[in-house]
Amino acid sequence: MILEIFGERAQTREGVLQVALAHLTYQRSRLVRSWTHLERQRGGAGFLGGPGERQIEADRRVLAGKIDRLKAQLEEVRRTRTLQRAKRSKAPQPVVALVGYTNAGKSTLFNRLTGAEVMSADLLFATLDPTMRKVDLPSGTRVILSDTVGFISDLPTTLVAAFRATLEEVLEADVILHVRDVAHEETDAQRADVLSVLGELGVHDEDGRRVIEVWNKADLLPSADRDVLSSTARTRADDARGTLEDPIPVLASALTGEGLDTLFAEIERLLTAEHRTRSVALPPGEGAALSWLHERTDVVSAETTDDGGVVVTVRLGAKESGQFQERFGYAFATAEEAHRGRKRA
Ligand SMILES: Nc1nc2c(ncn2[C@@H]2O[C@H](COP(=O)(O)OP(=O)(O)OP(=O)(O)O)[C@@H](O)[C@H]2O)c(=O)[nH]1
Ligand SMILES: [Mg+2]
Repeated sequence: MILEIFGERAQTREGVLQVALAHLTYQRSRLVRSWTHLERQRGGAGFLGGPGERQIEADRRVLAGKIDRLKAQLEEVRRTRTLQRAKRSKAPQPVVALVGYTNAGKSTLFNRLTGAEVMSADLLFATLDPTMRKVDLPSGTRVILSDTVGFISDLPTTLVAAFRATLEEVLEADVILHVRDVAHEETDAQRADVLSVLGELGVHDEDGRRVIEVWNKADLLPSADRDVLSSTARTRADDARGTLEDPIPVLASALTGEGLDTLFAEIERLLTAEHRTRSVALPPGEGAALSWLHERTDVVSAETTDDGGVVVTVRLGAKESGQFQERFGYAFATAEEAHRGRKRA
């Protein structure tokens, strides 16, 4: 049933291929089961030769061939996408990714924040492929906002891989907006599911990404509940560390627009105040870039490389990182990547 929903709504080539692959893998698992069943009926006499078994064996080979071809196609699509992402990651803007349980209101919020018209509807998996747009925060900071596929509980194993592929954007986000339907009776269980899927995707707190929980659909809450949540959010926002486990809560409604000013302000605060340790490899003669870094960031180390360049490690916010990249054209990376880049250059 879930596969069928996916089949109907998949829009990109990758989405379509993934659905096809999941279907075939499922069929193959059923074949194996029916084969085992036949074996058992025949008292376990394991000789091949009955017409039924030969047929199953032939089916299995056809399926295996199809699966291999699909995998190769998927690999190709992914390679292209990785290339596209590599190009895009040169875009200097910080990335803000929306994640959350299916139907929580991610696309509605995305549309409201961007003025775009991504399909939002009261159905499961309205969104299947990530969508990205540039957005200027009221303060003028430009970010890239990414809408993503909704999570569900008990995701079939075959689909975990499909989800992972479509959610790779989340791994690169500077800020994650975890959108929750707080008017849903299972909102806490949904939150737990989302956190566990994020964990499976490799999104961990140590990476320095910052997390805001958007307590969405506030307009649906009875006013007493709403008052409680509103004051909880306000008190907690000041002390929250902004991690997955201890996110910054913002009570909002994507439908009425309530709370969105606060949301913008919190995003801005995280982008400016949160500092990550990043490195950049500069070739010889980039004195201006180097002094820019000294003036505006906290320089942790600067190591000269064999070719006379320098690998600078600094602590800085996503905003400064974007400004630097825009101005000088060099991208920040992990220290290891920066050193490797210098050697190859
Ligand atoms: N009352 C109310 N309804 C909302 C709010 N936000 C979203 N909705 C409704 O919730 C439904 C789901 O919204 P979507 O934005 O499609 O949800 P989504 O998280 O993108 O869902 P998937 O793409 O399936 O993961 C739609 O009917 C929206 O109109 C809100 O703040 N208040
Ligand atoms: Mg959506």
